[in-house]
Amino acid sequence: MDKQNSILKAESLSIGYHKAGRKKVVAENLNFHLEKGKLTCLLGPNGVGKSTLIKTIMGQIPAIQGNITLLEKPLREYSLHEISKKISVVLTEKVSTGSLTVRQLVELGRIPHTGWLGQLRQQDKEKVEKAIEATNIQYLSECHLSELSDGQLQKAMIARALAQDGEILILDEPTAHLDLVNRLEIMHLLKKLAKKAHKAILITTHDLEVAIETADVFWLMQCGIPLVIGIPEDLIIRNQMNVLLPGKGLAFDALSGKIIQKDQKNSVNIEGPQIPVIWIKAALAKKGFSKHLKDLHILVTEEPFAIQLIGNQQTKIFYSIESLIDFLEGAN
Ligand SMILES: Nc1ncnc2c1ncn2[C@@H]1O[C@H](COP(=O)(O)OP(=O)(O)OP(=O)(O)O)[C@@H](O)[C@H]1O
Repeated sequence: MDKQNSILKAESLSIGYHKAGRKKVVAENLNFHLEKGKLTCLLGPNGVGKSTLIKTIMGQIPAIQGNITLLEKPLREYSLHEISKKISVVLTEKVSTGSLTVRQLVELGRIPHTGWLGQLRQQDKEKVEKAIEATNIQYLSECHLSELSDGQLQKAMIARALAQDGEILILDEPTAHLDLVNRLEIMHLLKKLAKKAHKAILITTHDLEVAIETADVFWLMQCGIPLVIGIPEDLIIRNQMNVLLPGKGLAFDALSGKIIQKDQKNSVNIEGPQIPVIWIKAALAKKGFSKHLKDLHILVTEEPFAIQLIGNQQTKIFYSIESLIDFLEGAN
């Protein structure tokens, strides 16, 4: 942790709701720092409390216990208006103002600085232009929001948050509803903004694979345990990604970076070049063969590509994974 870049800090934080005079604690004893220049991904199962944590950081709901400090000052001493100058937020709800142009949406980001009826000053206009530029949506600036694809709209929402010019950007599931290319593009954009604009960016996501590829820091949230915090690669080699998957018959496979069924952990003996070995294992696991092939040995060669299935009595050769699978299905 780089203390110089730490902008928001929580100690022994309990979060939750007050209802009819009673406390509902969603998560407790949370300790974390949010750092400028880094893309931090908060991951955890549905209902574990990610949105509740975000609402608490935004000052929308009070902490049940413990402290949050923003720029060394307790969060509770800030007004919501002051917080909105420091923390910009993009939530998952779709904007209902489809008649606005992209530029008008981005200009709304300046409201904490100008007020609802406030005229944009030159410096506000410059921030709006910079935000549009940083998100590469100049070509969309005069389009109406109703004309945008989900990926373009998400970029416009990020531009609005950037124009708000807070030091912290929080996005709730920014890649939900997007295809793989757009998910990667949005995450790489956020990573670039964290670094170039020196923002502390915190996102919630269920998109583990894309998050592994792009995040600087993971916060893994699971019921009843402290937040697990670290760079994704450290958490993977320490086997800590599995805190996301307790007792569901699922496990994180460090070799492929994917979640697999525990009983599909490959015991099949496959030798050969790394890439075909990984994908033959994946195909066998998907078909549920892994357990039944303990007595077999598979040897893979390249150029020409061939899979040799070496049994006790005989060896068979296949020239595609599909033909190997077809044979095994027929033999079962
Ligand atoms: N306004 C509220 N009042 C009382 N309880 C709430 C309120 N909002 C959410 N909860 C409860 O708090 C718990 C955590 O919900 P939260 O929405 O923070 O989870 P989450 O991790 O964001 O889930 P998801 O991944 O599905 O978005 C849940 O049990 C939920 O029912």
